[in-house]
Order: sequence, then structure tokens, then C-alpha cells
Amino acid sequence: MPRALITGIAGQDGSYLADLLLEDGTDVVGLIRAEDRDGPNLAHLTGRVRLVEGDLLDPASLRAAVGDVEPDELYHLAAPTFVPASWDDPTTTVAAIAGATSTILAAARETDPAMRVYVATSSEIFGDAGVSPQDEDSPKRPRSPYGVAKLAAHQLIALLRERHGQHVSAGITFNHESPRRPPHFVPRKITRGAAAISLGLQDELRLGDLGAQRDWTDARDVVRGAVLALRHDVPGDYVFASGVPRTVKDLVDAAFAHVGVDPAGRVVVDPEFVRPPEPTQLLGDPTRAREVLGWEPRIGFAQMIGEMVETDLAELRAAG
Ligand SMILES: C[C@H]1O[C@H](OP(=O)(O)OP(=O)(O)OC[C@H]2O[C@@H](n3cnc4c(=O)[nH]c(N)nc43)[C@H](O)[C@@H]2O)[C@@H](O)[C@@H](O)C1=O
Repeated sequence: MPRALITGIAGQDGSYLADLLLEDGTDVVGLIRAEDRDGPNLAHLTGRVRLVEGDLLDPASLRAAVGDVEPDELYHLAAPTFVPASWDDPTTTVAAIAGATSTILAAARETDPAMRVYVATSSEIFGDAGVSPQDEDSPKRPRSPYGVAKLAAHQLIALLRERHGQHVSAGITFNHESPRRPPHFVPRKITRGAAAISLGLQDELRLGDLGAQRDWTDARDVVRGAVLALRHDVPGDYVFASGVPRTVKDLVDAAFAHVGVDPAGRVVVDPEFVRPPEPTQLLGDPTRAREVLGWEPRIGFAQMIGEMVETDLAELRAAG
């Protein structure tokens, strides 16, 4: 039975990855911060996975976890994820993303040079790429401290692969969502808002730029890609994306249609949430993942948003 260590198992992606690996009989160990032990995404995993403690800002704890667990497969998903927050504290962002990735990759090599590793990087590494859609070889000009930190991690992976022959793959993940996504990200904010408005719990939903565009897929599809990448014989970089551009307004329309409410007059643009426009359209080209790994998204946009709204309706009803 292979043993996998998942950093960030308390998060959206980590918990779905644990579900997937448990299904195929993998022995799953999760790395968490002490304060995440009671997180909502861990409850259903209790008794089915082993948890070890570690902190991205404490390199010794990461080295100890990798050395003690001695996994065959290491999925490094833990990271700060809210892009605007990276402007408030770039130092911590860089340490927790670039610093921790470098520690984990070194620990993997010291523990077992044959250990297979997958690291989640991000479409934020592209920034003002100047070309759209972006594939693995597109120019990378990040526009946030978060993107800079992810790019450092991304480039380190390629370098260590080349220098030491480490089996490390990078997932260049575009936006991915699910019923486990926290509500400060715009899709969950919108599905939660539509649900609350339809239940009469809220009058309006305050958002930033409705014309902002992203490439959204379902988190369950993305973690399936992570396993395919790690288990492929040759390590590499892979864009995981739908290849379909959509706007924040498309999210609003899909979520409100699901609850049968007209969003007109209910959605208010609030400057607090407006970010500077992207100079290059962020859109993924997942051709390599499809051709090399046989990966394609299976869960469509409307299904994903519908499931998120249903989860929000159920949670709000239960809370009320
Ligand atoms: C790939 C990447 O994906 C995620 O980062 P993100 O794209 O910043 O995600 P988000 O959901 O916060 O924003 C998406 C878009 O929606 C616009 N937007 C409009 N109105 C609101 C609004 O009211 N709230 C928010 N949050 N965004 C809004 C906002 O300006 C942006 O254009 C992370 O997983 C990150 O870790 C990652 O790697």
C-alpha cells in the first residue's frame, strides 16, 4: 500500500485529494497546523487518515514530518491562498510559499531520493504574460507577491528536477472551486450570497468588478490531475484549467438562476472589492495535461455552481 503525505489536508484541495487517495487504498497522512485540527473539511476523515503537525513557517517541523512519515508520494498543497492578502505581508507570503517549498523538496530528497512529489503552483505565475491562453511555456510575469512566491517555487521545481533528477511535478492550477471553498473567494461568496438572498436572509450582495475574468474548474478535477501527474513516469509541469473564460457576472447569473432569483438590483459593485484590471486575460491551455496524462475536467461549470449553491442553502437552513 503506497503511503502519501498531503500538506494542507485541512484545505479544499487537500481534503478532496485525501478522499481520492483513500478510495484507491493509499495510506494517507496529512500535515496540519495545530489550529486546523477541528477544521470543517477534516471531520469526515477522522479515523481514516493520520495527522501530523507542522507549520510552513517552521522549516524544522516540515523536515521532521517528511522524515518521520517517509511517504512514497508527497503532495505539497499547503500555502496562503488569498492573493490580495499577499500585498499586506509579502515577507510571510514568500516564506510560506517559496521557503516552505524549498524546505520540503530538500527534505524529500534527503529522506528518499526516489520520493515522488507534486507541488501546486498557480496561474498567478503568469500575470502579465502577454499571451492568452497560457500553457506551460508561456512567459511568466507575476503581478502580486503571491504570484512571485509561486513562481519562485515553480522555477525551483524545474531546477531540482534538472540538477538532482528529482521526480517533482508542478500543477499550474487555474482557479478551482467546490462546496469546500471558503467564502472570501468570489465563487463561494456569490453562491452563498445567492442562497442567503433566496432565503430572505440578506438583501444584496456586494462584489468587485463584475467583468473580471478567470478560468474556473472544479477542485475535484484538479486534485485528480495532481495524482495523474505524480504517478506519471516522467515528472513535468502541467496546466490544469478548463480552457473556457468566464466572468464574475457569469458566476452571478449561474448562481442566481439556480435559486430562481433575478440578480438585477441585488448585486452592488463595492469599490472595496475592486482590484486593478488584468493586463493579460488569464486563461489556461490544458493541452499537455490532456495529451500526456489523459486529464480533462469532468465536472462542468453549471454543475459546480449548482452544487455550491445547494450546499450553501443547506448550511444556511441548518444555521437558521
Ligand atoms: C489561481 C488563483 O485563484 C485564486 O485567486 P483569485 O483569482 O484572486 O480568486 P478570487 O476568487 O479571490 O478572485 C477571482 C476574481 O474575482 C474578482 N472579484 C470580483 N469581485 C470580487 C469579490 O467580491 N471578492 C473576491 N475575492 N474577488 C472578486 C477578483 O478581482 C478576481 O479577478 C486563489 O485560489 C489563488 O490562490 C490562486 O492561485
